[in-house]
Amino acid sequence: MARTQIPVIGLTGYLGAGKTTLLNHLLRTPGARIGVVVNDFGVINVDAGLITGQVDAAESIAGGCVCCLDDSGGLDQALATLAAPRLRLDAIIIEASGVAEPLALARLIRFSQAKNVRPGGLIEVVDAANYFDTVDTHDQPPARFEAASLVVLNKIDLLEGSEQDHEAQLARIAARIALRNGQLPLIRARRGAIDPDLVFDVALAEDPEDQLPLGALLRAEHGSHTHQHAAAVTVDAPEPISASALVDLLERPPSGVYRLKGIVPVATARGAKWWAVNLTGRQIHVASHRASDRASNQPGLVAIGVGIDEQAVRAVLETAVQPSGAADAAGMRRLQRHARLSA
Ligand SMILES: Nc1nc2c(ncn2[C@@H]2O[C@H](COP(=O)(O)OP(=O)(O)OP(=O)(O)O)[C@@H](O)[C@H]2O)c(=O)[nH]1
Repeated sequence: MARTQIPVIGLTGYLGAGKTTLLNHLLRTPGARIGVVVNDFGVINVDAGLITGQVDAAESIAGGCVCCLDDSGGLDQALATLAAPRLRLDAIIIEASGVAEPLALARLIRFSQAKNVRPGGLIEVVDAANYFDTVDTHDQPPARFEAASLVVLNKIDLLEGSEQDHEAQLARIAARIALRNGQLPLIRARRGAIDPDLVFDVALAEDPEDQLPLGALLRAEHGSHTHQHAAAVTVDAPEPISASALVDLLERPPSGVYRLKGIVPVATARGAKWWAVNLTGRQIHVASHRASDRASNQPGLVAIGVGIDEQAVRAVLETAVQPSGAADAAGMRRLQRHARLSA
C-alpha cells in the first residue's frame, strides 16, 4: 500500500512509565525505517541523551535509516527534514518527556505544517504496577487520556499477587481510564514490547543485500518477545462503495480496532473517485488519492487491533465495502469535511 504520508506518532507517559523502553523496542523492528524527533521545543522536553545512543545502535543494527535531530528548530522543521522522500521513513516517533503535556503534543502534531506527514496517534505508556501512585492521584482520572489514541499498560511483570489479583488491578485501571475516554484501546506489555503493526507499516520486509546477518538474529530475538499480537482483517473493495458507508465505518469502527487503513473507490456522480483512508484510534485521516499513486495498490481496507473478534470485524468491513451504484451526496459532504479536517 502506498505510504504517501508518514505517520507521526507521539509517545507520552508519566515519568518512568517506560516510554524510552517502548521506543527502543519499536526501533528494533526488523527492516523498519524510523525517524525519531529528539528535540526540545517548548513544552516537549526530550531526553535526547538516552535515545541518541539507542538510535545510533538501531541504525547500524536494523539497517534502516534512523534519524536523530538535535537542532534547535521547531517541530515542523524537524518533521519536514525527516519527511524528505529520500529518507523513505516508515514512521516518525516523538518521545515526549514525562512532564510533557499530551494534549499540547497532540495539537502540535495535528496542526503541523510539514508536508508529507499525518498524525499517527498518541501512545500513552502507563506503569500498571504504580498507576495510582504516579499518573492517577486525584479524584478525577487525568485529562491526558483524552488526547491518547492507545494506552499501553506497561510493567505488568511488576504487578503483585496472584493472577486474579493482576486482573483485578488491571480492571481497576481500565475503569478509571474509561471515565475519561471510553473509546480508548488498552494493551498490556512487558518492557514496552508491543506489536509494531499497531503503530506503523514496515515497507522493507527483507534485509538489504549488503546487510550483516545481524538483522535475522534480531528478528529471532524480536519474535521471542511475549507481546500481545495484533490481528489484521483485510477486505477487497474492487467496486465503488458508498461514501456514507465509508464515513460510518471511520466514525464508528468495530470494537477493538485501533487502526484502519486502505485505498478505496467511492461512487460519485462523476464516476468512481479514489480515497486513501487512515484511522488511528479515533483519529480519522482521509485524502483523495491520485490515479498515479494507485498502480501498485490493491483497493481494500485493513483493520488492525489486539484481541478483536475477527469474524465480527470482517462482517462490518464487508458491509462498508458493498458495491454502491448510486452517488451519495450527503456521504460525500461528510467525507469532504473529514478531508478538510485532515488537510
Ligand atoms: N520490570 C519492568 N521494568 C521496566 C518495564 N518497562 C520499563 N522498565 C524499566 O523502567 C525504568 C524506566 O523506563 P524508561 O523507558 O526509561 O521510562 P521513561 O518513561 O522513558 O522515563 P522518563 O523519560 O524518565 O519519563 C527503566 O529502568 C526500565 O528498564 C517493564 O515492563 N517491566
